[in-house]
Amino acid sequence: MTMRLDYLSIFPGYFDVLDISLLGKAVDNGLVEVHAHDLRDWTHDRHRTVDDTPCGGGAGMVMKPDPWGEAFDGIIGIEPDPSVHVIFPTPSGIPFTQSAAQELSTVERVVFCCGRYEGIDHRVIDYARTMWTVHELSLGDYVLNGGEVAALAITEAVVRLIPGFMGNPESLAEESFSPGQERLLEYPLFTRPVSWRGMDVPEVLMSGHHGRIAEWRREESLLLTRDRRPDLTD
Ligand SMILES: N#Cc1c(-c2ccc3ccn(Cc4ccc(CN5CCCCC5)cc4)c3c2)n[nH]c1N
Repeated sequence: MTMRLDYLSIFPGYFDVLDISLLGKAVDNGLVEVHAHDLRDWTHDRHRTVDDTPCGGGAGMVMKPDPWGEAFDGIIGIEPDPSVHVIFPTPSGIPFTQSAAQELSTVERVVFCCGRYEGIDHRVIDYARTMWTVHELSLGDYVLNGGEVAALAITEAVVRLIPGFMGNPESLAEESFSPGQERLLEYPLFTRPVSWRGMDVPEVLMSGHHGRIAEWRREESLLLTRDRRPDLTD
């Protein structure tokens, strides 16, 4: 299966980065195909206007619905198709989680709608919901200037789960937040040299005793999780 990823944005250049690293390899291997689109290509005025003042007043500008609607018609089509998943990154979205990434990794087509300014006219989202499967997602409780960075983060979390993408799929199963895994933070990692600037790799990791190593790693994960993410231990 090839996953098709479309990105709608006034800064399509953000997505040039998808041509490099592992994601570039996934494109070369035909696992994913990436299409970035400039929303301004669906404007008709000299200034290629995509925003206007908010109805009801308030700070900043709101993205006009017209360019989005015409872009949807051109990129996705005018017939409803629930198999198309349209993602609106937004500060008011549902927190994006590993389980959401897992679900999205099985989808054949994802369209990211990257807003800017104060956001997108809500009718765009309402329209999309009549046509496709819509996800309003947030990366976390901090404020970005637009949806592009969130789209990139969601893309990486999803694509790495596509079967055949990662060299050793076993490593995926071990990761914290993976399905079936206890919700624990990962233990500290070490590699050679054994001694570095007066600091040594913990002896147990050099013992070759797999049972003790597993026990040490679990204990370290429990301590770290209790300290940094007590919410995961509920
Ligand atoms: N994913 C994700 C995000 C985003 C994100 C995603 C998409 C867009 C599109 C535009 N912006 C900028 C922006 C910033 C602040 C506000 C807040 N409101 C402003 C108006 C009055 C009420 C409050 C809105 C829009 C975006 C931010 N931020 N943080 C995440 N985890």
